[in-house]
This record gives sequence, C-alpha cells and structure tokens, in this order.
Amino acid sequence: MRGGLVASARLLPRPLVRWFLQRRAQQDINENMSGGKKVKIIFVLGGPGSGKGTQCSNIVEHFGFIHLSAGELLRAEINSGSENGTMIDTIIKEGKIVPSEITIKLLQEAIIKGGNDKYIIDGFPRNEENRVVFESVINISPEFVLFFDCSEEEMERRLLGRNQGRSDDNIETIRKRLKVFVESSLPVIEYYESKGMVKKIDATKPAPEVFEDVKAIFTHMA
Ligand SMILES: Nc1ncnc2c1ncn2[C@@H]1O[C@H](COP(=O)(O)OP(=O)(O)OP(=O)(O)O)[C@@H](O)[C@H]1O
Ligand SMILES: Nc1ccn([C@@H]2O[C@H](COP(=O)(O)O)[C@@H](O)[C@H]2O)c(=O)n1
Ligand SMILES: [Mg+2]
Repeated sequence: MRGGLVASARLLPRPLVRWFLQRRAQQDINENMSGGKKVKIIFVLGGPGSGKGTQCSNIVEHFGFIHLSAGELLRAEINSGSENGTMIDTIIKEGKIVPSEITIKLLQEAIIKGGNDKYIIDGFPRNEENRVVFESVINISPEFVLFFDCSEEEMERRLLGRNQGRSDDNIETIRKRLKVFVESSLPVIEYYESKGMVKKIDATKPAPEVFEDVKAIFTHMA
C-alpha cells in the first residue's frame, strides 16, 4: 500500500507531496500517542562525547521522557539488515551525516511506536537539512534545545575511553566528527539560540554535577 503511495507521489508536484507527508506524519503521531495530549519534544545537542546519552538516561529515569537517540536508531537500522544498512554504516564510519529522510523516518516510526507524549531526541537535528526536513515533515517545534557544551579535548578523551565497540570511536573518525560538529551542527544550535530556545549546560564537569544543572531545567519545566 505504502509502496503504491510512494510510486504515485512521484507524479505529484513537490509541495503537494510535502503537504501530504506532513499531514500523514502528524495524523500518525497524534493518533498513536497516549491520552490525546500534544506531543512535546526536546532536542538534545552537543558534540560527540559531550555526554548526551549519559544525561538522557538520567532524564528518562527522573522525568518520564522517552529517549530517542538518532545515532542509536541508525545503528539499529544497520543491524537489522535493512537495504540502507551498508550506506549508513559507511557514512557513520566517515563521521558524516546520513540523509535526513532516512533519519526522520526512523524517528517518526519510533515516536509512533513510543505512544508517549514526551520525547527527548538526542543527536538531532545534526545539520540544517535535518532541521528543515523535520520541520516540514513532522511539524512539531521543540519546547527547547538542551545544549551540552564541552571542550574538544575532553570530548576526544571521553570517546577514546568509551569502550562500547562503536565503529566510530577511533581517533580518525572522532576528528572528522568533531569537524562536522563545528561546521554543520553548531550553526543549528546558533539558529535556535537566535530564537531564544537554547538552554546551555557546562558539560565539562563530572556527570553528577552536569545532571544537577539538567535537573534544574526539567524541574522548572514540569
Ligand atoms: N560529565 C562526564 N564526565 C566524564 N565522563 C563522562 C561524562 N559524561 C559522559 N561521560 C562518559 O563519556 C563517554 C561519552 O558519553 P556519552 O556516550 O553520553 O556521549 P554522547 O554525547 O552521547 O556521545 P555520542 O555523540 O558519541 O553518542 C561515555 O563513556 C560516558 O560514560
Ligand atoms: N541526526 C543524526 C545523528 C547521527 N548521525 C550519524 O550517527 C553517528 C553517531 O551518532 P551519535 O549521536 O550516536 O554520536 C554520527 O556521527 C552520524 O554519522 C546522523 O547521520 N544524523
Ligand atoms: Mg550518544
């Protein structure tokens, strides 16, 4: 059925296709979330190794959000043997950013499956394309953007010591990821900053201290 829709979508003007996808994504999300409440999203950004995953686990435990990590979803897609797996694997090993339609489809499916009304989305949007396509397809503005600010030396040190068997935790890929962060991800954070939506946290401190600052933000939000 969906394959047929994709085939006929090729015959339609692009704005109409975008409008149709946007409507369907919103309907899917609204129909599947719990309690009929509006879905709330918080983007969690920061360089590689800044501690996004670590702090998201704490947020889930204390504040009842569902944690969606774009990187984890992409790694699961590789492991599922999907037709895009090899391409995603190559991009991750190069420290580059996967085309937005792939990542957003995975996020959309995870939001629908999650059935909750509160999500922290970790490692997304990673570039302007991610941001713009998410806005046009999912059309939910984040409540705010949590930005873990950490020095490059500290991020590099943490990633080299992470020891979780990730294919991108090697010095060559780490350096590329840091470069991509500065060139592609920081402009997204600056965009949200210009809209007064960024809550910046000093992430160079030890993890429990970082969580104290995170807690203050989420406690005020509740
Ligand atoms: N505040 C901290 N101080 C010291 N080590 C930390 C801190 N926060 C996280 N770590 C450790 O640093 C490593 C990277 O943390 P984490 O995986 O949470 O980062 P991340 O931002 O999710 O990275 P990536 O973008 O690569 O997924 C982990 O080994 C973690 O235990
Ligand atoms: N929006 C995103 C997020 C991640 N990626 C790719 O996955 C890699 C790992 O991401 P982590 O958040 O787990 O560090 C990242 O370096 C990218 O290659 C992406 O393409 N788009
Ligand atoms: Mg992570």
